[in-house]
Amino acid sequence: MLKIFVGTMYGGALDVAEQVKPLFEEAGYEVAIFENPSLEDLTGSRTDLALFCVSTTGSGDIPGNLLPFARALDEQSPGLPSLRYGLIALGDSSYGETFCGAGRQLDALLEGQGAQRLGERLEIDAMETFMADDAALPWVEEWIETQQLKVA
Ligand SMILES: Cc1cc2nc3c(=O)[nH]c(=O)nc-3n(C[C@H](O)[C@H](O)[C@H](O)COP(=O)(O)O)c2cc1C
Repeated sequence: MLKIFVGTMYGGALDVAEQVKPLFEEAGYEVAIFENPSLEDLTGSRTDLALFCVSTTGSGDIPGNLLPFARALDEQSPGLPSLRYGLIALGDSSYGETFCGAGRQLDALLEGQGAQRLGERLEIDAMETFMADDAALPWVEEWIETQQLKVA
């Protein structure tokens, strides 16, 4: 099972999740998208691979729908040594230092639990990319290819 965890305010990150879903299905995965994720969604059943699609709000803050997940990760500290994941962060470089702050925070939390990020984090800048999908789709195609994520 490939699980996509979404953090969004206005739906852009959810749209990315929905657009990339078929690419993973073509690669042989059963895919679930979690719009209001809990930690249990990650740890309670088998997760072959996870993808986080996360925008930033406030000043580098995690969107409200993903806060319970992030807090539980921090407070319960479940340890995730077998988790492999990718991360797509949506942000806007006009916010300066807090650019993609939520994606970076989440990445650090996951790393702190021993999870292994496959490849680099994708950071999509709304100043440069009007439709986040335009950046996310080719990135996911390449991610699947270079990380050899296709399953038979
Ligand atoms: C009130 C507000 C605060 C924001 N703060 C940040 C920020 O601190 N850093 C950043 O990179 N982007 C920030 N953004 C930009 C959003 O992350 C960006 O537009 C993103 O594409 C929104 O995705 P969504 O539709 O999934 O919510 C902010 C946007 C708004 C409206």
